[in-house]
Amino acid sequence: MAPPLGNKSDTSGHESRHSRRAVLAGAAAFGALGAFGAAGCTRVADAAGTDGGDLLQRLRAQGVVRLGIAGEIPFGYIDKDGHLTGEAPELAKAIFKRLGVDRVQPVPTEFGSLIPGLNSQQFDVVAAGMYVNPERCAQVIFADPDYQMLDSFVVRKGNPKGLHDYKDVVAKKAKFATGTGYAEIQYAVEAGYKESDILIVPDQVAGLNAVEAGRVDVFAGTAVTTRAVVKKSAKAEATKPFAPLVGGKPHVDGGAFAFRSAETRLRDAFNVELHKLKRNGELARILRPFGFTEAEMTDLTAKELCGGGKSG
Ligand SMILES: CC1=N[C@H](C(=O)O)[C@@H](O)CN1
Repeated sequence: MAPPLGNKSDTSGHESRHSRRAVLAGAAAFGALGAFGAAGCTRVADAAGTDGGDLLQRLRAQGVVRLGIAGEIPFGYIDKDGHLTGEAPELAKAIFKRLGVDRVQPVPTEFGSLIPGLNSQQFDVVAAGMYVNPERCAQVIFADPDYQMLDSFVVRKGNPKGLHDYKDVVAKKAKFATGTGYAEIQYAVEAGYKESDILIVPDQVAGLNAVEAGRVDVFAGTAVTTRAVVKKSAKAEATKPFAPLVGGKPHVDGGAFAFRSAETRLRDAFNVELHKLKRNGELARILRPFGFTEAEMTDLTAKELCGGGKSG
């Protein structure tokens, strides 16, 4: 898989030690990046930040849907030739075409800025493989998951500290990093890691850099993200995938497209097409080139993963 533009991420000045601050900072930082995506927009929504329920009609008329992506291989990224690709954009292309919207336009931002960017109209949908969880379901609505996933760590070659899950990270007092806005922040905190001690980096490449340079012992991400990012590293490896504990129980995540809370009609129309692609095997065919296997195909629903939150 080709590397994305910006693959040589320089972490200097972008790392932060506090996750929630980093998420808020991400929202503020979004402005500059968001301007890129908003450039092609012909109309913004009303003051309430909704589209009165006819967003799909508007997208059909425009012929283009703006996708929020986070430069994360293999989920959603710009390849070395400048083309948008990844499991979520490729799936978006297939589904939106079936919905009568022929083109997709990427709006790159940091992962932690995806929900703020969606809710401030910088793009129409989050196409970044975002995990569905109750905290996020209180802010956006999700389609049903298009894949399921375990976590894994980027560690130095040979895994010198013997880090295989979040419990090990706490027990061995390892220096821990993950990405801005990542679900992995909460998994480490649930295992007993102090939130203010987490090194928050902009993305997986910055995480790899931090491990290689010895600033941290471990960077946590999805199993496919860590596997992809270590491919070009002589100094780091990815650990065996594992299920993080949520509420004390091993948890399998499901990743999905996110929509603004008012856009239930668009989300529902998207779900109808998604389920057709699941049934006819097309979904597996679209995701396979990005490293997704039968083991990542899923029947999980947004409703069950939203738990106590709104599922839309
Ligand atoms: C695709 C993805 N999922 C996780 C999340 O949703 O928080 C993070 O690991 C960031 N990337």
